[in-house]
Amino acid sequence: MAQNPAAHPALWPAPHASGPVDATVHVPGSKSVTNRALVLAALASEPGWLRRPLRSRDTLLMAGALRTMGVGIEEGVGPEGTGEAWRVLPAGLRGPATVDVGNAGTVMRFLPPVAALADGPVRFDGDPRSYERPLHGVIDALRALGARIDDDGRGALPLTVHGGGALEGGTVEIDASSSSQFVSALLLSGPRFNQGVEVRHTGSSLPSMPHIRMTVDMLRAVGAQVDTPESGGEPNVWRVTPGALLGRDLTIEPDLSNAQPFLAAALVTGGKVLIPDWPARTTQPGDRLREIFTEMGGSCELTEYGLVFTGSGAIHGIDVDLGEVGELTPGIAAVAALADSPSTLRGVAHLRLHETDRLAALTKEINELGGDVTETADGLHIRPRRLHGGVFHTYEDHRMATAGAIIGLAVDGVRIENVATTAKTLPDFPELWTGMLGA
Ligand SMILES: O=C(O)C1=C[C@@H](OP(=O)(O)O)[C@@H](O)[C@H](O)C1
Ligand SMILES: C=C(OP(=O)(O)O)C(=O)O
Repeated sequence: MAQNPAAHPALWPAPHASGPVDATVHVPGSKSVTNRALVLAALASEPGWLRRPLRSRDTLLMAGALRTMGVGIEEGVGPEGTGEAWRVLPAGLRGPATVDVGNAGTVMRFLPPVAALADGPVRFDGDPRSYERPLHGVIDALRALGARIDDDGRGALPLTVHGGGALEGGTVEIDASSSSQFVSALLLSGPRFNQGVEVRHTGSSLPSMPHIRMTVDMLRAVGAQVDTPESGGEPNVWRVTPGALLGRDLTIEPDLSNAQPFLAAALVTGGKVLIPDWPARTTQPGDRLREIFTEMGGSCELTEYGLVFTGSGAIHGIDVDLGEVGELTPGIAAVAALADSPSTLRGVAHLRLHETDRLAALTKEINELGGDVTETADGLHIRPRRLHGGVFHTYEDHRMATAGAIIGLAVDGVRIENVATTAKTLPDFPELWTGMLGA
């Protein structure tokens, strides 16, 4: 939660909605899908295409890191013009290289296993917050699978992976209760390990299961053989067979978690928002918003044009376990603070180690606007109260910024500190938001 207020003097006046919104919002590509697609394309045995990739801080860091290890990622021309696509040209992975992970969980967790396959040392460093985010599951597992890693013994960044050009792989036990990304990281590179990989999760809980399903689905789509608990395997065990990966031509789905603030705008203002290209079937956790925001007072329809979400004018509180969809918590908390009854958000203790301590940050910032939020052991209890304007701090967390913008729709005088932090996954957020309100 540490921050230097002087570092971000700019305050963005969050626009107040003068009436119900009625807008179509084209949401850019999914961060989670783009960064998995980049890794899988880089590990493939032939070139591939990513169409409509997300271009944000997290995905540009991923692309930059793969390039420094020798992968070709070129701007391609697609049906919508230059810059619409990335052409990925896999190459022999090599060091020495230095990877800046920023504060991207996907980069800091998915790439050390890739670096273990490189020929030469790969140094990983990032934002100060990246030093605090859990990485022990990846580091310990890679060592057990045969990698040599130098770190300072805390199980965190910064570190150097001394890639040996190949990794033996095999069976490994990890505790992924602090991040599902440990499991995804090992599975994504698993087909390229000599023996593949068998990941056995031993912890008491496992967050963000849809993100693990996304990893498995995307691996299978490029030809990997993956056994999972759902396909008849043991609970909490995933197995990836060694083998070559295909180069694919993949169009990236819109980021449904980044659609959240726009759906919330329809809910909060009693308006209507259309999100084009909402997938009919997806592993993205944001798809759960259809159910969650319906319970909170809206209604939705998946049409041939996309998802149409309509607010009723009423906003209800909710009692919900968000363990599977933790990244939706800040936006749900913001809506809950404006509801007509209390809410309890459960199952998200691991959010304390996300971009910031999200439970502490949401509690502090909503309460400073006059709210009544308390932290529980694994979530938040939110009793709606009449809120007033003020500064909403973001702690370099993109989802804090969008949560503050949601509150600003209904509360006059909310000013967001460092709205530019939305660049982590949605650089166009301020323009999309004002465009939605002006439409
Ligand atoms: O694999 C992914 O793309 C993600 C997994 C989740 O991480 P945790 O399991 O660490 O919460 C999620 O919160 C994050 O935004 C993206
Ligand atoms: C937790 C998140 O990101 P990361 O990929 O950095 O873990 C998030 O986007 O909400």
